[in-house]
Amino acid sequence: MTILDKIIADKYKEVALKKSIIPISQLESSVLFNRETSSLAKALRESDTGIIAEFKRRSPSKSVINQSASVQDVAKGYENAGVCGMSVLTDGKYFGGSLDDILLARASVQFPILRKEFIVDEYQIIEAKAHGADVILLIAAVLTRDEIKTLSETAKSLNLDVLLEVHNLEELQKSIMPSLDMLGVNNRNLKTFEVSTAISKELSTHIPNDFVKVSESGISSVKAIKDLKPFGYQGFLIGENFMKTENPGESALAFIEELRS
Ligand SMILES: O=P(O)(O)OC[C@@H](O)[C@@H](O)c1c[nH]c2ccccc12
Repeated sequence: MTILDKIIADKYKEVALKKSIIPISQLESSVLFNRETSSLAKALRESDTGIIAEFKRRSPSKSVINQSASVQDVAKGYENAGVCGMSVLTDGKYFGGSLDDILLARASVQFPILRKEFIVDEYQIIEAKAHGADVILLIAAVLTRDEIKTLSETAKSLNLDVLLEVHNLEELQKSIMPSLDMLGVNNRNLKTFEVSTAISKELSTHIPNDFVKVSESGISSVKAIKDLKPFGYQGFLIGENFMKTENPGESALAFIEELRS
């Protein structure tokens, strides 16, 4: 059993439990559920940098990254740095996050917020919207084509953007459909934790141009971004490189200044 299998098995249990405690009707009646969302895909297309900065306290591959940073401070720091949007990990058991982190980020900033979660059920998409998210992540490695279709269509009907994540050609080919906005190539193999941006380069030519291309994980230098841009990437998801520092917002600002220079 890989770590990903364990996370997914736990996720099905967690969702079943949550469904029995908070009904969908309650989520749908929250104030944030009816707010107007903003598009990350659009922000990336219009940006000269394409940085999506992540809030991540810990991960199964790195254990503790940053236990002391406050999500509001980091969100404001990222906003001040000029990022296109923010990814917020909401898995508790493996990443130390929660839906409250999205609520707090939402109260602090205006830019698009991505709910970074292992989504296996449309309930989690409704939760995402009810807590102020604008974008959801779907991971091809853990979903069938039919599931990707149903979940992405649910998200689109709620005006949420969809980022579909792949790690190989097979996952990419099974996933292409019009209800996706962005295609993300995860440079980290979620089964082995190996990281290489070579996979983003390899898969880029197989991604149709109607999707915004995003390269995710293991990006720790401006050079890595400059190398990926010629392959058509317009979005770059960066977590640890900012979160491992004492002031993630300032680190993002310095990074973006270097990228623009
Ligand atoms: O911290 P990094 O290496 O910059 O990676 C960020 C992000 O891409 C990574 O956290 C991530 C990408 N896909 C995921 C799926 C689930 C959990 C986490 C992830």
